[in-house]
Amino acid sequence: MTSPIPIPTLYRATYLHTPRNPFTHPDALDAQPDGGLLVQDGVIRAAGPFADIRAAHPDAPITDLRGGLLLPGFIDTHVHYPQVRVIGGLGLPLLDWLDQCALPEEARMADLAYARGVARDFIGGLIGAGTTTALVFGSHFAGAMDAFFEEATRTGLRAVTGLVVSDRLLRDELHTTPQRAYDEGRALIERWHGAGRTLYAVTPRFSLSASEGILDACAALMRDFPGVRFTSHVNENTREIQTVRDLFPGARDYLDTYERAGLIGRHSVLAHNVHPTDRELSVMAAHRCTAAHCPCSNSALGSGFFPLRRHLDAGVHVSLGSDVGGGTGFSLLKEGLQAHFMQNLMPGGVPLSPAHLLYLATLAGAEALDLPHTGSFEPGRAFDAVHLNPAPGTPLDAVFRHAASPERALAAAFATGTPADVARVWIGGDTVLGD
Ligand SMILES: O=c1[nH]c(=O)c2nc[nH]c2[nH]1
Ligand SMILES: [Zn+2]
Repeated sequence: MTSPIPIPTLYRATYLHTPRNPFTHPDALDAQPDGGLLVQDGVIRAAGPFADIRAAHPDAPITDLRGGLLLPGFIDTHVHYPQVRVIGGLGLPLLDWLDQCALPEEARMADLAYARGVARDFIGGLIGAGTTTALVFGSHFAGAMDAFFEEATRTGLRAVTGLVVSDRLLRDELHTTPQRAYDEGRALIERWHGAGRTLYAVTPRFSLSASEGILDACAALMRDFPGVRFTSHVNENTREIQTVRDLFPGARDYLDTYERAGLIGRHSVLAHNVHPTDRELSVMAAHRCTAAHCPCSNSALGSGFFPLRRHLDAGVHVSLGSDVGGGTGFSLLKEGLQAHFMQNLMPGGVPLSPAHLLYLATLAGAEALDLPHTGSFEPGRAFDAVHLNPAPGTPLDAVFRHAASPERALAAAFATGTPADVARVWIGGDTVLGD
């Protein structure tokens, strides 16, 4: 028996997306004031002016989303699952914040019932902010990772994540051994990598808390399971960098601690990179690895100004991360605004247009994670989308109703949009928030 052909839906909306990279293509933004997206079986089959799509598909049922803005779902490339309940520990630099805020909470993830509750809070926060794909920094506990993957599967989130491993300088409960890191990582990969919408990311916390032995165990997983992703932190805070230098006297720099282990490549995403050397930037570019820029976290922890210009000049790919809980919330609209502010304020900063912000929050993440079926509304991609539809009477609603162009409305969405404006979210055509 053949299965019935799914009925397509035609979404009518003001939509914007960046099918190209605006840092290299001046006309990267595609804005449709009255657009149509034909979606069948979770995949975009046609996109363009509503009248054209309607003429070609006169019988498709219409879902009318006019009045707000329809954007590709946001892609958060750095966000910590165990930290959702400690957002807001303001006023401390990185290493003190880890000691006093993050790590005590991360130790609680040993309790599976607690971890399940955190997984629900965390994924609810992501989807509520319009995020449809995330590279998630996991927990140090394998049971908590199973709980996360189960919740991601239940909700339909696209998640790339893995067990966080460390064997020094955190606290005893969070330490493991190279052999256990390998064995637990392998079991999780076999259960979850490529299962539904989940992929695995090998995740040493940072070189400060990782011996060469544990980095080698990570590299063994990468070798044994091609296609898994790699993520960690790099060059976030000057005290952290000095400590890494002391711990790895033979390494050329921070990046080299990962590079020597064979962990840097196309599928590597390194968070922060606020204080890189020129050598590190050129190695990152040569390997086509990504820097995940986390502007709210960099501001809250006082880590510094992200040298976007130097990354672009060196040819390093850059995406965006909320870095909850060092960051201040899940909204990539807020991260885009903070990136804009910081580039405005720093000498030699890059002026960021609404197109740049949208790209950083969407397609840049798809490129970082090598997920070419996500990140824009081009036909052939999954219908992962967020409908921003502010409540009547709010300032954003007023701007939307009077905006001179979709691009101006987009700028206002970054300037003042919050999760309260997220009316509906789809992943692979499935509604995961709203109705
Ligand atoms: O912003 C950060 N958050 C963390 O949890 C962390 N761990 C190591 N380095 C880190 N940086
Ligand atoms: Zn982080």
